Amino acid sequence: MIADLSLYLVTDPDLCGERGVVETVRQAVDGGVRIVQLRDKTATDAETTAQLLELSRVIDGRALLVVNDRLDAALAARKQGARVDGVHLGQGDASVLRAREALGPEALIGLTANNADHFEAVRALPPGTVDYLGVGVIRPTTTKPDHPPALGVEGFRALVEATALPCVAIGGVAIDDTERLRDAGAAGLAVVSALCAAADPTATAEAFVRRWRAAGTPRVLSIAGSDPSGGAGIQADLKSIAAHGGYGMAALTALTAQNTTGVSGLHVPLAAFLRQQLDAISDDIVVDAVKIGMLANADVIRTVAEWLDVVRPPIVVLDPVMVATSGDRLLDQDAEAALRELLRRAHVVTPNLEELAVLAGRSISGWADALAAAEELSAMIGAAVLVKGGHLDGDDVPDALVDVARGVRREFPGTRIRTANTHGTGCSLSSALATRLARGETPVDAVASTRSWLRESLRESEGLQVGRGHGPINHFAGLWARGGVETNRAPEEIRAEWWQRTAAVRASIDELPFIRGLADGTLARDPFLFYLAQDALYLREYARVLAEASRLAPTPREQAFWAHSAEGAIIGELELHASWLTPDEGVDASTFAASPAPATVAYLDHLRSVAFGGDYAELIAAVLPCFWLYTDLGRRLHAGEFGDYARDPRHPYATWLATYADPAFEDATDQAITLVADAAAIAAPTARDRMLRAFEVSSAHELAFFAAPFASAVSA
Ligand SMILES: Cc1ncc(COP(=O)(O)OP(=O)(O)O)c(N)n1
Ligand SMILES: Cc1ncsc1CCOP(=O)(O)O
Ligand SMILES: [Mg+2]
Repeated sequence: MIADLSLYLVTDPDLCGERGVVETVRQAVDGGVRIVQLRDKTATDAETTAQLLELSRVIDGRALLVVNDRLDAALAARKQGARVDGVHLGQGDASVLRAREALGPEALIGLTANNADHFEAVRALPPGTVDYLGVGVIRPTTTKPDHPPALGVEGFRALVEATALPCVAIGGVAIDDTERLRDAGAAGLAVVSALCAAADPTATAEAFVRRWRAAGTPRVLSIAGSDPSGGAGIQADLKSIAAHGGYGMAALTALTAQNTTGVSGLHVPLAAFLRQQLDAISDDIVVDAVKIGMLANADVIRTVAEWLDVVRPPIVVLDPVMVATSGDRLLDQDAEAALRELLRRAHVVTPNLEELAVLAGRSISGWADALAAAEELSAMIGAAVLVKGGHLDGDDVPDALVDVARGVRREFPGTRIRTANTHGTGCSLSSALATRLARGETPVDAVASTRSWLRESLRESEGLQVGRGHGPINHFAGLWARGGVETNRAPEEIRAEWWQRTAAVRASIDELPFIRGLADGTLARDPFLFYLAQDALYLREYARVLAEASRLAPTPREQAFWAHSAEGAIIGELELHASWLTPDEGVDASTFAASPAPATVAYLDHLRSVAFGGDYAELIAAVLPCFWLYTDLGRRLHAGEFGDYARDPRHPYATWLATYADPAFEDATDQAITLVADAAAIAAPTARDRMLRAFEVSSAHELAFFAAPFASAVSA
C-alpha cells in the first residue's frame, strides 16, 4: 500500500511540554495527521518500546506509526502487540536493507536524503527497500541543531525531481510553505515544532490539512455500480468528481443494465475481484477521498469494509443505497446488517428519507422527524448525516447536515426544481461532496457548494435530451457556461468586483436633478414628496421580500438578520408617514393614497419575481443594492461631497438627509454585503452569475427610482 504522507508529525518530548507526547499525538491525529514518527533521542530502547505501545493504542489505526532510528524497539513493540508500521532511518543509522529484512515487505521504511549523493545512493538500492525519503532541511531550525545546510523550496524541488519515490519536506516547515512545497513535488509536510509546540494541535493540524488539500487536485475513488446510460453509478460519480476539480477513479461493485426508464439486469462480480481492484488503486495511488454507492450484497460490503480498515482514507462519503424510489428494499437482511457496520467507517452518510427511516429505525412523516432521525443516526455511527429532503411532499425541499459529535446542525432551505431529470441525483451529490471535502472545504461549505452546483445541474438538465424517462442532470452545466473548472472565489474579491459593477449606476445617480436638488436644497417640494410617497410604498413591499429572505435563510444568524431588516423597513415606512407624509407637510390625502409609479412597480416586480424563485442566494443579491447604494449615497452626502447641507440651517431637507447617514444602517449594510459575498463565493458559477444579474438589475432599478420624481408626472 502506498502511504499517505500528507501531514507527518515527528514528535519531540521537550516541545510537547506538559501536554506530553501521547496527548499531543492524539490531538494531532484527531486533526488529520496521517503519519506519526516517535522521535526521542534520550529514551532507552525499553522506554521507546513502551511509548510505541501506548501510541499504537491512541492512534488506533487512524494514522501510520513509525519510529525514528530504533529498529529494535520497533520489533520489540510489535512482539508485544503494538501496530508499528515501520522506521525512519538517517544516513548514519541502521541499514535500510537490514530494516527491510527485519520488518518485512509490508513495513514502511523511510530514509533521510539531503543531497545529490544521498539520492544517487538510493538509486543503487534494490527496488522496494525504501518507501519514502525525508528531504531537508527546508530552512534552518533549532529543533535539530545538527541539521544539514538548508535547501529552500527550490533546492528541495531540484533534488526530488530526480526520484520516483515520495519525498516529504522536513525542517523549518511552516503552514505558509504548504502551497509552494506541494507545488515543488512534496508528498507531504513533516513537522515537529509546528504541531508539538502548538497550543491546539487539532486545530493546527486541521489548518495544515485544509491548506494541503486546497493546494492540490484530490484523487477521489468511487466504489459503486455501473450505469451504462451514464446518469447514475460510477459514470455519474466520475462526471461529478471532474466537475468539482477532482481526479476520479472507480472500482466496480456491480454492473447494471439500465437506462432512464429502469433497470433490466444486474451482474455482480466476485467480491474478491472488487478487492483486487481496490488494492490495485491503493498500492499505487494515495486516495484522498472515497465515495461509496451501490453495494450489491453482504460479501461486497464486507470486502469494502476490510479494505477501508487497511487504507483508512481520510474522507469517506457513503450513500447508503438500500431503498428504491418505489420503496422496495434493495439489500437482503444480511447485507443490511453489514451495511450498518460499514456506516461506522464513514465520515458522512447521505441517506434519502426512506433510507434514513430504515437506518434510524423510526418512521418519518415530515421534516421534523427527518431531523430527529438524522440526530439519532449521527449519534449512533459517530459520523455526519446529510439528510436530503427531496422525497418530501410539496415545494419546500430542505437538506440538513447533522453531526452530533462535532456539534453541527445546519439546515439548507430550498424549493423544488421542477424537472423529471432526477436520475442519479443521489450518486452525483455524494461524489461531488466527497470531492469538495477533499479540496479542503469545511463540511458546511462543501454541502453548500455541492447543493448550489446540484441545483444548477438540475435546472440545466433539459438541454441534454437523454432518454425517454428520468433523464440525467447536467453535471457540467457550470463548466460549459464558464468554459473552465469551477472554483470558489474570495468574498473580498466579489465585494470589490460587484461594487465596481455599480460604478456607472452610481455616477448616474449622482448626476440626477433629484439628488443634486436634494443636496443643495433647491429641490421643489412636489418631487420630494413624490419620492417619499413612493419610498413608503416601496418599503412596505421590500419588507415582505426581506421577510422571505429570512424564511429561506440557512442559518439562524442570517434568519435573524433579514427579519430584523424587514422590521427596519416597516419602521422606516411608518416613520415616513408620521414625519413627512402628513397634512402638516402639505401632503394631501391623494398623495397619501399614491399608487406606485412605473419605476416603483418595476423594481418591486423584479424583487418579487426573484423571491418567488425561492433561491436564497439570488434573493439576497437582489435586495442588496437598496442597502449598499443608499448607504453610500448617504455617507457621501453627509461628508459634504455634494455641498455642505448639514451646516446650513435654512436647508429644507437637512433633517431628511441626516437619516441617510444612520450608523446602524451602515452596520446593517456591511452585514448584508458580507452575507451576499459569502454566498456568492461558494456558489456554482451559473448561480453566481444569476446572483450578479439580480444585483445589477436591482441597481438599475435604484437609479430609475431616484430618477422617477422627474420622470413621472410630478408636476401634474
Ligand atoms: C521524515 C523525516 N525526515 C528526516 C528525518 C531526519 O532523520 P535523521 O537524518 O536520521 O535525523 P534524526 O531525526 O535522527 O535526528 C526524520 N527524522 N524524519
Ligand atoms: C527531525 C528533523 N530532521 C531534519 S530537520 C528535523 C527537525 C524539524 O523540526 P521543525 O519542524 O521544528 O523545524
Ligand atoms: Mg536518525
